[in-house]
Amino acid sequence: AEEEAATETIDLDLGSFKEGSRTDAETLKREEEAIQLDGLNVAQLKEIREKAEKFTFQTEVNRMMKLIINSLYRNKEIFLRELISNASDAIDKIRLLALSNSKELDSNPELHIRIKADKENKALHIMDSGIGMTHQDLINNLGTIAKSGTADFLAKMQDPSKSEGLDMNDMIGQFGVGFYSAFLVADRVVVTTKHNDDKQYIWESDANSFSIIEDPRGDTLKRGSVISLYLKEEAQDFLEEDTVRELIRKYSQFINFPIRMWSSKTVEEEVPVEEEAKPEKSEDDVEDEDAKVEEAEDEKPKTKKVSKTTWDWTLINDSKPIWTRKPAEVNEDEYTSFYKSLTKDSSEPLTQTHFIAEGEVTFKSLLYVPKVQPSESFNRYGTKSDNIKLYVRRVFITDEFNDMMPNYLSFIRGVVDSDDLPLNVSRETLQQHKLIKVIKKKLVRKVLDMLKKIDKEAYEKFWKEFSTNIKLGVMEDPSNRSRLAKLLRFQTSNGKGVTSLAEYKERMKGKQEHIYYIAGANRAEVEKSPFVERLLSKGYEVLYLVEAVDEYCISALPEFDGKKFQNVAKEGFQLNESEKSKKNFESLKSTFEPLVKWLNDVALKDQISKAQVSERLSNSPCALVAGVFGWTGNMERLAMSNAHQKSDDPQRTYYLNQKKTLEINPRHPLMRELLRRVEADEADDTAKDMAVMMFRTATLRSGYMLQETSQFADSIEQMMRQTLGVSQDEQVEFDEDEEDDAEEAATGSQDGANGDDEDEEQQHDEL
Ligand SMILES: Nc1ncnc2c1ncn2[C@@H]1O[C@H](COP(=O)(O)OP(=O)(O)OP(=O)(O)O)[C@@H](O)[C@H]1O
Repeated sequence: AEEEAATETIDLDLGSFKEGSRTDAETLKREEEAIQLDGLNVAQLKEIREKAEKFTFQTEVNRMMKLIINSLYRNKEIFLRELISNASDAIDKIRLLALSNSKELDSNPELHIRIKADKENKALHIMDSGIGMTHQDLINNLGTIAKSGTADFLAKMQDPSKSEGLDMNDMIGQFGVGFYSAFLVADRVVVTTKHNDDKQYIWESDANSFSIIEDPRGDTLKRGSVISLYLKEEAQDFLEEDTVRELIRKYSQFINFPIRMWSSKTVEEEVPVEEEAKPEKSEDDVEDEDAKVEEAEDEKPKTKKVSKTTWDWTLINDSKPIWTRKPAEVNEDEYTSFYKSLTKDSSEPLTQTHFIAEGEVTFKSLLYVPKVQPSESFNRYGTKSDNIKLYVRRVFITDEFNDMMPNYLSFIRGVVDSDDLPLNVSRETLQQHKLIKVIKKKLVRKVLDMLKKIDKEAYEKFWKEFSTNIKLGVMEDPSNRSRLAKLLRFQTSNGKGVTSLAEYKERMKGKQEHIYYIAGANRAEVEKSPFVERLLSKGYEVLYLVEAVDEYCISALPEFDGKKFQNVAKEGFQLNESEKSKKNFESLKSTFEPLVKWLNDVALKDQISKAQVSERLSNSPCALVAGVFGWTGNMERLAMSNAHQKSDDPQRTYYLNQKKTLEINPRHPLMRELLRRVEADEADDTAKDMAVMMFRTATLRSGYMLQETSQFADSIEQMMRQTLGVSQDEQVEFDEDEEDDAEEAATGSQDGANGDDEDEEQQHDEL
């Protein structure tokens, strides 16, 4: 029965705003009266003002108004979009309330927005039959900014160093300038409003302070609000019918309620000749008439055409929601305009998908990919936690179900509308509804489908903006992992651009079993890495993972289209080579066994987990390789730069202290020489020193951090002395002066107060 009741309400409700439906004369008249605020004579107005409660704006409001006025003065016209959007929100709210209590609508069943320019008083009125505002609402909503992050946003916008390079309009537009944009065009704003739970009030402000008073005329609105803008001298253009009409068409054509404008129409009407009032005739008229009489001597017309000007509320927008139309009947321009009005984004979308999903649940949806990602820091601002608007049977329900899209697709904007969801349940219950889960799942599939279909050129742009989102998706959404994998692009040793995994796979060598990749800070680094040397020289392709998230992303991907991934900086690497080279390798392994053993047991016992002969090196003498589950140099670098990870985090300490495998290149002359020396004398000190040196250079070359930097520098210095023929014992010379200075400083610090301070400072540093 509940379901039925809800449907009934809705039918009634939708019926009331069918296109062309007319407002009954009485409602029109009532609202007409309400907007004649200037009908109050000067004395009355003065009295009202004197009696009214005075308020000051919250500091943020003042700053916000200043910011809006200073940065948007070239785009004044957006005020109308903002006020119409507020009006539409207010109607959405009352309609939502009416779902659980249809009586809420009784006070004023008509759901619409109306706009009237009053040239005489230089005022523009925007009226809605929405929820209205109570006395408390007026104070809270039009005196403060509740939006979280406002203070941060304002500070950022007012700090030139932080706002440099940002598009002010886009920033403010997306943050939402809202109601206060009224002051772009008006020096006085009056809000008359009636909420079902309170009396009718008048709110008035000159942008410096505001006042509120109960409307002495009583309840003339029944329900809703009128925003009256008393226009500034330079904004008088907004009194022109054509200007206003164009603005509504430009910014508000997709508002889902009828927007009507008080406009004049001149019509030609046939009136009986007899009834025509006879004005005094000029000579010309007399001549004209003579001519006509000659023309139609026989049939003298009984009626005559006169032009008559009539005033009426004309419908400006087509309030049929765009997503309910057939996709084939909506053109690109309409999709773009709808996107702009939905998002307040000034550029067009990258692409969109419009579909009707059928099956377990039927719903219509229109989803967009924006051209650019709002910058990370900016994402924190604004209250809109979700970019998907949910409608049930064309009634707006919410855009605050935080999870209509998974996190990684939070950039998707759009609407979803289903007839299968219940209307008369709380949002919390609805959010838990099983069909919502089905819808969410389908939405993700549709988005991934849409992304797959983007053409190559546009996809490059998409990838530039949203690559991190897709990579996070691979990590966070196992059920769509393989779909997401198809969207990945990476740099590659095969040419300058990026490649998809499918393209890589196509180019794989006959016997190649793995997709090879290496991760690092940038292309130049990975290209030169010891790990790719041999692969590249043998003509294998290697993916270059140079973004922070890449290595994590690929680690989350067990395989692509049957091919496993191989990190070439980790253990487990094998080249699938011919029998001959395999044999060759085996013989090298046994030749180098003494060296490997010596490295393991003597020279690098404390530094490495093990040494082994390498298959992957070509030009470098040796390299450090991470265990299958260990950290590569790249992972280590990322972990160190991750501010969230504490330096004493046990997991981090564990990974950082994990010893790695040292791979040696059996073809490298340095290694051959080392082998020769070790075979001759296991206790050779120079060989030991050189082994440590090689370990340290390998650490660096393999992208790891060196723990013992000063010892490393010392040993390099020793080698420099050797090369230049300077004795290891020769001491550094000091000037006599310097020696004196040093002595003075030493004595000074022993007894002076300064010395104590210095000590303390040093201690602080250590802490
Ligand atoms: N015509 C109206 N009817 C009822 N309430 C309104 C109306 N206009 C504004 N309000 C109330 O005033 C509040 C502040 O409006 P404002 O436009 O500044 O911000 P917003 O609409 O919440 O945010 P945004 O403009 O970013 O969407 C609204 O949230 C709403 O509660």
